[in-house]
Amino acid sequence: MGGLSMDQSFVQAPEHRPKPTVTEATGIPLIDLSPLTAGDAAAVDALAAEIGAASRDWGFFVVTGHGVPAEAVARATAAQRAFFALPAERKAAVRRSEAAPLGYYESEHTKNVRDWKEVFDLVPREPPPPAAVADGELVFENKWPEDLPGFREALEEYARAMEELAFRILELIARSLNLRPDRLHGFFKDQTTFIRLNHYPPCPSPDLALGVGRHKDAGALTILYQDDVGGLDVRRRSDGEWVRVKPVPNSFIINVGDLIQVWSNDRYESAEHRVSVNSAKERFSMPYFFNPASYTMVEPVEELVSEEDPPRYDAYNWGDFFSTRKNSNFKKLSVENIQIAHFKKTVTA
Ligand SMILES: O=C(O)CCC(=O)C(=O)O
Ligand SMILES: [Fe+2]
Repeated sequence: MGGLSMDQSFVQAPEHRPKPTVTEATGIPLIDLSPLTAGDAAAVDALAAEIGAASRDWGFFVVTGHGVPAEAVARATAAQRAFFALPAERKAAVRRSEAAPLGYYESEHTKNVRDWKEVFDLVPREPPPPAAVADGELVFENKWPEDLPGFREALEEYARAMEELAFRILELIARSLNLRPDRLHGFFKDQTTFIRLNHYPPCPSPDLALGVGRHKDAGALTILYQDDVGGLDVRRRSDGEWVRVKPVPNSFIINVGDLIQVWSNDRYESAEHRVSVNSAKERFSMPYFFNPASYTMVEPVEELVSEEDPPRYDAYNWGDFFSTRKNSNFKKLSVENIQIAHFKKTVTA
């Protein structure tokens, strides 16, 4: 199934293997966004406060009443299933390469261990192609599979719905930090957002492998669709325990990424998460990674720093960070991959 066969490259170190039973998370905030449509100012303030608390305490929350049409989600997930059901050679025809990193891939590594999954990456907005490709320059052109009717249209429709939702959540996050509602919008003018289709085939050794190894999402926000199988685990901040995020119909999981952690000067924290697999059922998920322009210099926003609360990070370039991280996902390297902790200022007492 899915063409993966279990070997040593998938085996997690003993301390990172999932326990046979993972506790189902209770207390992950479930937030109804429908007050946004009604537009009542007090209700929107209350919503922002709720999102602020969730971003601070969990870095993860689930939204309902989000306004994304159920038909758009249904068309996108049907397209996803149709793609992964294609024969291996048709998927290989749109395989990603080091220079052209979009499309199909079945050998991603997280922290140097291979993930039990296959993926398809696409960008909602293709940057203009470079006039001449310099050595080492990446080409972000979508690779659409041939003869898969409706695939491209379904994903383009889904991408538009996700962008609308992403800006709404970004605005609520800005409000929750007492910033101007559109304070963070400018970073997304030439965004590097991408959508990933994930397929986790049944795994013969779910006790040894993971669908995605433990990690934090590097971008601003992740909006994740998951099917009803379950497998996403979050490390609970209160006690460090891994807990399973229960699938909720017609919802999306919102994941605060590293960029919001830095912009907020650690008021909010991106949560560590991973994907467990199982031997009986395949699982599908679809994250939308909302990422800023590659030229963005990432640092705590000036309204959130002061003499008493100085910036906790040195500025870093998003494009450089992201391509370094991507490179480490592409193959097994012998070094630790790049993390925002590397830009954390050392506090001198
Ligand atoms: O499949 C999932 O539920 C989450 C996947 C994920 O964390 C990722 O692709 O970054
Ligand atoms: Fe993730």
